[in-house]
Amino acid sequence: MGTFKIEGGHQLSGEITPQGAKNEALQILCAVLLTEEEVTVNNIPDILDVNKLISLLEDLGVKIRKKGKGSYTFKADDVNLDYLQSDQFKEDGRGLRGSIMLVGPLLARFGKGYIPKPGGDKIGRRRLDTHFEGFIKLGAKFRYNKEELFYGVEAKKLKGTYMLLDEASVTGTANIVMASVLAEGKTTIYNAACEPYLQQLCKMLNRMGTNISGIGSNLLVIEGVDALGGTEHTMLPDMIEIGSWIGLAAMTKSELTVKNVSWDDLGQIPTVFRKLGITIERKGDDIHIPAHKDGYEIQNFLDGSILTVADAPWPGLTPDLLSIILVMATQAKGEVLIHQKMFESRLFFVDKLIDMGAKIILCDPHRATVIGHNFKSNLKGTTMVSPDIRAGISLLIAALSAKGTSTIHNIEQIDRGYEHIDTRLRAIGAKITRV
Ligand SMILES: CC(=O)N[C@H]1[C@@H](OP(=O)(O)OP(=O)(O)OC[C@H]2O[C@@H](n3ccc(=O)[nH]c3=O)[C@H](O)[C@@H]2O)O[C@H](CO)[C@@H](O)[C@@H]1O
Ligand SMILES: C=C(OP(=O)(O)O)C(=O)O
Repeated sequence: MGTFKIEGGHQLSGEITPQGAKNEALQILCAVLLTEEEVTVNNIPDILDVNKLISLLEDLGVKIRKKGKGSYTFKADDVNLDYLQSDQFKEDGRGLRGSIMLVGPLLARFGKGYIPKPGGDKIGRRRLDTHFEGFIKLGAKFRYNKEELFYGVEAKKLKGTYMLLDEASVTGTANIVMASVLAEGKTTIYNAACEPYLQQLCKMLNRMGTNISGIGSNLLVIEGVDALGGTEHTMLPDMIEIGSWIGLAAMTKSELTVKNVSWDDLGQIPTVFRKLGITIERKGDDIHIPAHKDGYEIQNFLDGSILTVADAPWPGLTPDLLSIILVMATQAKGEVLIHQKMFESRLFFVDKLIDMGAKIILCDPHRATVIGHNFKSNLKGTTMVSPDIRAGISLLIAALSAKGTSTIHNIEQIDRGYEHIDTRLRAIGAKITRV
């Protein structure tokens, strides 16, 4: 179990270039299985989850060549399907959440897809019904081995159809889209998720030869084709990482510039931070956050009631930023209710923030009220364990702003989605070491 030691209370300054998007990368890398031709992918983040998926693809027989930093070619012209039944796959496949999206492309191209119950954050129930109900609608037979927690779908040929998803699942939609591109005829998916990750995936699939319309909406229409060709794809910057840098700048009263953020793909994110009182300046495609020397003040709703920040499927606010917004609110002037609607165990980390001196009431597993200190009282350094990726980065931000030294254990949770975070933080003046 890795550990960070952090000396808090230092102002940071400088420029940060965001990594490529983790959740997009997990979709795109699975999509390389849809063609026997070469696919080039750029701006791949060097993070644990993505590296695990690359190694799974390698074990599946995909030929992988590194071209440069974050740039790889993939050629899935000789896929080893026997690997899917191996004990090694049952072990490695559960190592990350994104591996679930291997199933759709494998089912579409080879008529069978298997996966052990995937890992990812322990942030509440993470059901897979949407994925498998979609595959079944396309004509696949489903089986589940309860002892081994091993899922399987098989079909000679998938057939396009209409489906109304039970929820707008991000990885579920990606999986079903990837299955339907090689299905016979037209597939219509209503209540589809439409995060930029999915928009990017659909654009890539169109470049590979399919015809998907409705990209960016919750109604996707996919015209299946017999075979897909190669392409080149470049990942968007990671919007969750961008939000994390904004939170860090505010909490440490630092002036930071986040480079090349792809503003038009950030949706509500800048608006929500502004409601929390953060000054966010657009400079070309960069975000500039000035040092908040006099703090930041949370706005109320128009009728004077307390602001609520809640997650929702895109174009609502992504749930992955709520922990970061929550930690930032602990030093704001004013109050906010954080409502994490999607996951039921993602707010328990507030106990640690309360230990550090933050004023938070955990109302129930989904809601926490934060009463900001307005920098009149510092958080105090402590020892903590990172429970999940976003709680981990939030505790790290708290530690960097706190008085004294903090220790964070289980930092693999942070490394899962943040590229060389300690090195990049040191480059802007943070006192952090990996021990
Ligand atoms: C690898 C990856 O891409 N992971 C992301 C993906 O996970 P993932 O695709 O696993 O998450 P889903 O979109 O399937 O669902 C997330 C949770 O929200 C609930 N739900 C979902 C849709 C809905 O309309 N109502 C609802 O309540 C689900 O029951 C589930 O508990 O999307 C999540 C939701 O943005 C993000 O937190 C994860 O970072
Ligand atoms: C929950 C997350 O990731 P995963 O779905 O991979 O667990 C996240 O990125 O915040």
